[in-house]
Amino acid sequence: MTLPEALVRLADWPLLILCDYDGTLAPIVARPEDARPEEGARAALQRLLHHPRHEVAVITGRSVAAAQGFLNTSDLTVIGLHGMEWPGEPPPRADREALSQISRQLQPLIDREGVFANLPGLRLEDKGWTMAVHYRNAPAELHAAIEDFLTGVNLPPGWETVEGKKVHEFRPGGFGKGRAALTLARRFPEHHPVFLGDDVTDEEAFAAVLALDGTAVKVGEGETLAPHRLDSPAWAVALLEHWAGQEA
Ligand SMILES: O=P(O)(O)OC[C@H]1O[C@H](O[C@H]2O[C@H](CO)[C@@H](O)[C@H](O)[C@H]2O)[C@H](O)[C@@H](O)[C@@H]1O
Repeated sequence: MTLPEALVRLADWPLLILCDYDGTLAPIVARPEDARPEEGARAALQRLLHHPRHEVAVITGRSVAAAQGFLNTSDLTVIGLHGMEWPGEPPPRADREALSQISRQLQPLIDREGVFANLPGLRLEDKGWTMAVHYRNAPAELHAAIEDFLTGVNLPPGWETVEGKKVHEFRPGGFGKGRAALTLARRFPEHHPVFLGDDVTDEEAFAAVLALDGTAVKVGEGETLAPHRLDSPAWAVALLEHWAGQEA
């Protein structure tokens, strides 16, 4: 592919560039701890950080510490846990009781009971405030049963679930990448907001920037609201490099 001309031309505007991490700045891999940034991603972000016209931030479902463990760019704004975790602000109080209530219901998966007997490859990621269940490495013929089971979990009051790429996440309501994108856009009203993302959880951020006449870019395959598409994280990095390379 080549970079779409409409995205290339945006380089002349002051941009607020908002990027998801997994699947956008890093290729999707089997194990979450192996999700290294795409080659050139860190350098492009660093150049954008010092760009005279553009602003850049990462909005991710990971915790800030987990994302920064890969990006290792301390002056980069990273919003973690789908908008729950902001730099310089204490995160909201973790509702451990709600998380325990969810964990208890996940026992048949963990204990491999019934249809889940001998279930390898399932993984619980307790992020302190939210809980993700990864099933990418479970047998493909069980994915539908796992999804059905997870959809049937009774949510504590005010909680919601979000589904991503072979992951089902439980989180308190009232957050989300769309709200996070809007909050950042309000801080930079003169900048044109752009969101780059690859997953279902990014769709609300696409909607948020489109409502502000901004630009939404889907990375990879799948249905989307986004009017623009790039094939892979390598192309997302190529676009960031292009924007970073423009002089003011
Ligand atoms: O909002 P993101 O930055 O895209 O984070 C979303 C979730 O990403 C991670 O899981 C996904 O990527 C893994 C590594 O490629 C992959 O193994 C997994 O199947 C994907 O769902 C991360 O582990 C989650 O905590 C994030 O919420």
